[in-house]
Amino acid sequence: MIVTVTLNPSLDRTIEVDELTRGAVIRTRSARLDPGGKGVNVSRALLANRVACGTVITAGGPDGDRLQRLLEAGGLRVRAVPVAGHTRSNITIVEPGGVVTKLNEPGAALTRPELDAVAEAVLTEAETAGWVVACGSLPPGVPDGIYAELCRTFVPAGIRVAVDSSGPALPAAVEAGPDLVKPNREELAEAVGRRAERLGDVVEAAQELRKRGARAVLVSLGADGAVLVDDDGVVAGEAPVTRPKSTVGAGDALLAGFLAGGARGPRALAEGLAWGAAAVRLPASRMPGPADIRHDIVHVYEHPDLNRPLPP
Ligand SMILES: Nc1ncnc2c1ncn2[C@@H]1O[C@H](COP(=O)(O)OP(=O)(O)O)[C@@H](O)[C@H]1O
Ligand SMILES: O=P(O)(O)OC[C@H]1O[C@](O)(COP(=O)(O)O)[C@@H](O)[C@@H]1O
Repeated sequence: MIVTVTLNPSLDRTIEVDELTRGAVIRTRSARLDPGGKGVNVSRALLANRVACGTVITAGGPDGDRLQRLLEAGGLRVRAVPVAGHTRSNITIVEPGGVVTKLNEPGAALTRPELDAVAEAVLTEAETAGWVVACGSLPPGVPDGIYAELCRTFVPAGIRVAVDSSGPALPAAVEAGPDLVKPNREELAEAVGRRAERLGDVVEAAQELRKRGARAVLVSLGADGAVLVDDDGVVAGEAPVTRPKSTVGAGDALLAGFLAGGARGPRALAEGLAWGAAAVRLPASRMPGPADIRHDIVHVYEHPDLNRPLPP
């Protein structure tokens, strides 16, 4: 069983337009509402593939109720912690070819008692869990060390912890010894203070995070695939998509597939890449099920070319 935690979930509204022009009135093509937030998406992807999972979210105001109802209607096991602030809405504007502009709200501030209630909910859910997966940005008022606190609670108890976050929360969590972190290229650059220009730079930066405390580092590289650096070494791979529809939630699908695939080595990376590519072929933040996932497009390299340049 995999338990995800999302402190800053959202209602994700995805709007399709022919072209995004600043300052203009734009008639949209279509709109769609999905439950959102990184941990929420990881759980949705796991559920779609019949992997046992549960999800802990904060929920506040009418949008919090709506989010909870949407998730429960989808069949997800949800533990919603009531909070005083209102659950946020994030807007994604998708142009043809899958070009995405995202407007992510900061989210409602959380108080210490509300954070304690979340920790309590995770502890209860995690009784039968193999993994606790903490994902997403931190809402205002939440200390940067909150994911580190989760690591210190669960890792010594033998429950593995994965963290997918951005900003100062990521390096803080790394120091607390998570089993896995999943930065994208920008998050990795922010965590180590330098940009990767070649695949080798990504590997070096991932090794640095391992030295600081993370057991395994899965770096997502958008259309360039992903790199895994773990106890077994370095593996890279990609799964090309010719007509991307929406990349929203692709990182979450990658992480879900990686965990479902055993969370270690080339097999898990291949599974993650297949799920990530499938998410990109689907509209909005729809999570892929078995009918969407193709393993035949995945290439995994156990001796990747570390000199391979990455796009600027
Ligand atoms: N244009 C694309 N074509 C193929 N796969 C993609 C594309 N964009 C993303 N992916 C897949 O989704 C994963 C996550 O994407 P990325 O943008 O790096 O993460 P995040 O959504 O966390 O920023 C990638 O590792 C890759 O497997
Ligand atoms: O917590 P953050 O960083 O604001 O991100 C939240 C947003 O990210 C998503 O989880 C999508 O994530 P990815 O595109 O990075 O995989 C959306 O559902 C949500 O609106």
